[in-house]
Amino acid sequence: MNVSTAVAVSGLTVRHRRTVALDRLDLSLGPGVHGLLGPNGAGKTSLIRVLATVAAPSSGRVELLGGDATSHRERTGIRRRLGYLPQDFGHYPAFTVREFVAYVAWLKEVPAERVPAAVEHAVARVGLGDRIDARMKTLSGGMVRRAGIAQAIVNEPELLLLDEPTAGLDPEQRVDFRSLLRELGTEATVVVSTHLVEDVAAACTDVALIESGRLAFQGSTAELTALGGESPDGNDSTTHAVERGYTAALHAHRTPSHTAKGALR
Ligand SMILES: Nc1ncnc2c1ncn2[C@@H]1O[C@H](COP(=O)(O)OP(=O)(O)OP(=O)(O)O)[C@@H](O)[C@H]1O
Repeated sequence: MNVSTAVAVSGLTVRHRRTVALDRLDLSLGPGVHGLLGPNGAGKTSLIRVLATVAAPSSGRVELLGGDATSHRERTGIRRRLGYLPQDFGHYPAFTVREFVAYVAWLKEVPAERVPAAVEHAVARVGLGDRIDARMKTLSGGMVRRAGIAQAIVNEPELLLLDEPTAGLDPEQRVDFRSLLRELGTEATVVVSTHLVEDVAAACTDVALIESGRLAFQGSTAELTALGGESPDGNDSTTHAVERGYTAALHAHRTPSHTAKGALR
């Protein structure tokens, strides 16, 4: 595996009882911001949970940051270098934002002397500096999500996994968050599951599109956009262009005989 390949999965299968959520998936991801897209139930959360090492694959290989994530011994070291924002994350409502983020820093084994500054830096990066000593239970839903993003980046992870991070953020916060994502993507491999095409258009360098547990497209955001072709109605905003590319890639995946060359690499 190339040293800059943070994620290398092959033949990854995840079953939930009788449902096959991921079906022999092969995927490699290096530095940058990767938008993980797909229809409801495609398998995005199942994939992120395996990459976050909180769910075990039914079968297949999962290499993260050069280590074997299925090996108990190697998993501990991998977890220190990961950041993860689950779709729904638990927290103690009586904790302040500072205590919540510091608690995760401790779990991630950030050296004790570095924790206070790391917590303040992470909280400032998500724009919650003025609420750092507020209790979690007094925050709005969007602020709780931002605290969740702060805990995911407090250890300066080399692999950052964000499941629907922009859900519940107001438009101004979304814009700020996308700029933070672009910044994080220059230092780390960032995987963002989202339903918002604007997130992809504004912040993602690459896209992995999943459907029915299989990879339907992987490439740069520009390559996905190119699949959509010209706008039929002259509406050429970036968001619309990415939406057309998304639809074209799904269509090509559903009708393999029409698969555009290069749609799946
Ligand atoms: N705990 C579970 N028990 C049974 N089936 C599950 C479970 N979790 C997920 N599934 C099923 O696995 C498939 C993939 O689900 P997953 O949550 O990974 O998709 P997703 O792409 O994240 O969907 P969404 O966009 O709706 O969040 C779906 O068919 C879902 O119903």
